[in-house]
Amino acid sequence: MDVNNLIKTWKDIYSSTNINEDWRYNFFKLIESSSKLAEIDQKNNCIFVTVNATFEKHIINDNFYSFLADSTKRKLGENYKLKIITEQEYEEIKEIEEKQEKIEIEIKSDSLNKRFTFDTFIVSDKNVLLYKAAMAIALSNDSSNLNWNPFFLHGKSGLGKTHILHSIGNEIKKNFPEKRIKYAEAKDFGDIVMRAFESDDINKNIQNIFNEYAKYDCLLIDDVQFIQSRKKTKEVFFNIFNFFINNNKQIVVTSDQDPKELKDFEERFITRFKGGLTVRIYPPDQKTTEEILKLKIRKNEKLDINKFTNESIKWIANNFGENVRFLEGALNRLILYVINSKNDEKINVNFISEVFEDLDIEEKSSFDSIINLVAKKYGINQKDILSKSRKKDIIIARNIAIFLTREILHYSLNDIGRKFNKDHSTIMYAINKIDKNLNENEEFKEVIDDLKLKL
Ligand SMILES: Nc1ncnc2c1ncn2[C@@H]1O[C@H](COP(=O)(O)OP(=O)(O)OP(=O)(O)O)[C@@H](O)[C@H]1O
Repeated sequence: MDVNNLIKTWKDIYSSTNINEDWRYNFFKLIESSSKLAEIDQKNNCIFVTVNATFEKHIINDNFYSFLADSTKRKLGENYKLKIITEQEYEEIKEIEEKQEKIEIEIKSDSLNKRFTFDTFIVSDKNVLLYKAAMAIALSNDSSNLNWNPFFLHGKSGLGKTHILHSIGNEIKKNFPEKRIKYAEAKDFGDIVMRAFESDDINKNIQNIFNEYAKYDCLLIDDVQFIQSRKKTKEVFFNIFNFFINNNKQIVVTSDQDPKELKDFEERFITRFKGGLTVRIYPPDQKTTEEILKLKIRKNEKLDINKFTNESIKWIANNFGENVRFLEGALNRLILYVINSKNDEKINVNFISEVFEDLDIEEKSSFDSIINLVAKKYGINQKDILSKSRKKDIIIARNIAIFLTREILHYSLNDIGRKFNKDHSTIMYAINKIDKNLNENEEFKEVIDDLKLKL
């Protein structure tokens, strides 16, 4: 419900109370100056009215609560409850709800990214074995058949380890829908363990984590190097890892280094990591990079592969090919220029070199332009979007900015987290929230479409 409707509903409620004539003047004065309807919670049949100060809350609750509660029931239905609290209390309630929702999202979701599949991975000659092994693991119904457990994949950043990990998960899901798969970034796993150790009942919560993971048939752990210096996390991980191996459940692990170079993992980890199949992922060669680039161009509705000259493809592959993430970043920047170019303009080397004339400035401006646009739209400060403020309108604007950063710039969840100074699950929560709103609210969808057009 938008702000105007909330204002109107609250006015309808307090105007139709059966309040005594002697009190009416003071009642209206107080209610109109201090209270506002913050939310109609249809799921829990409850409305939240907030006031700024605690004394206002007491005066209203002590003197007028029953009148307002009766009027609320008349207006919204017999089962509706009224809660009059301070704005700060309301924010605290929402924060707790948000945390609970985040845990539920994390537990329920397999976290697989459908975008990453084997058929969108271009295989260079040097990565053929890796690709075949990953595919064989995904197609095998029983991990003991292959004995490649764990499958340990290592290589430099941005070369496709995460892509392969999700591809394995998506392929298993396609062929064996009954299997339960879990993708987790090691760092996030570490955060969950840390929260359990900070809780009141450590043993119970650690056991819960173990039980939750033990339910899965296949576990995909990304960037394991991030937990090598986290003692408690490693202990919990060790138990889960052993459980998977001992029960012939497939586990796949990625890292930016070969197991033997992971110095902060004790020997017992290294021997276990190397107990299955260890494969390195290599950077794409020039030909593969060009193929990856062409695939990404074809998949992007704003780009037309026919407008690209061979030389421009080579130019981009040459300059950004050492890391596929750089290549994707380059394409994102290119899109900004292409949508502003003439329809029939060829994307040749001249065009391209102009686009990449001043790399750093351009990268900054595209993220900044999202923050700037959203701040303007919601009439708030750009600084607020990147702040820790829990004010409702700022949270909405921040969630939209996070969503647009993902949609427009295609940043990974971790990269967005770094930009907004938030953890991975908060970013996932924000994106889910906006996605849900987009599906449920046509008006909201128009607002987002309009913002996208302006970017
Ligand atoms: N061979 C490839 N074919 C198609 N896309 C690729 C290929 N290699 C990488 N990519 C794409 O590059 C991007 C970065 O890849 P990915 O996130 O899998 O890298 P990574 O090795 O896991 O990096 P990091 O260690 O930083 O997590 C992804 O969007 C992925 O789809």
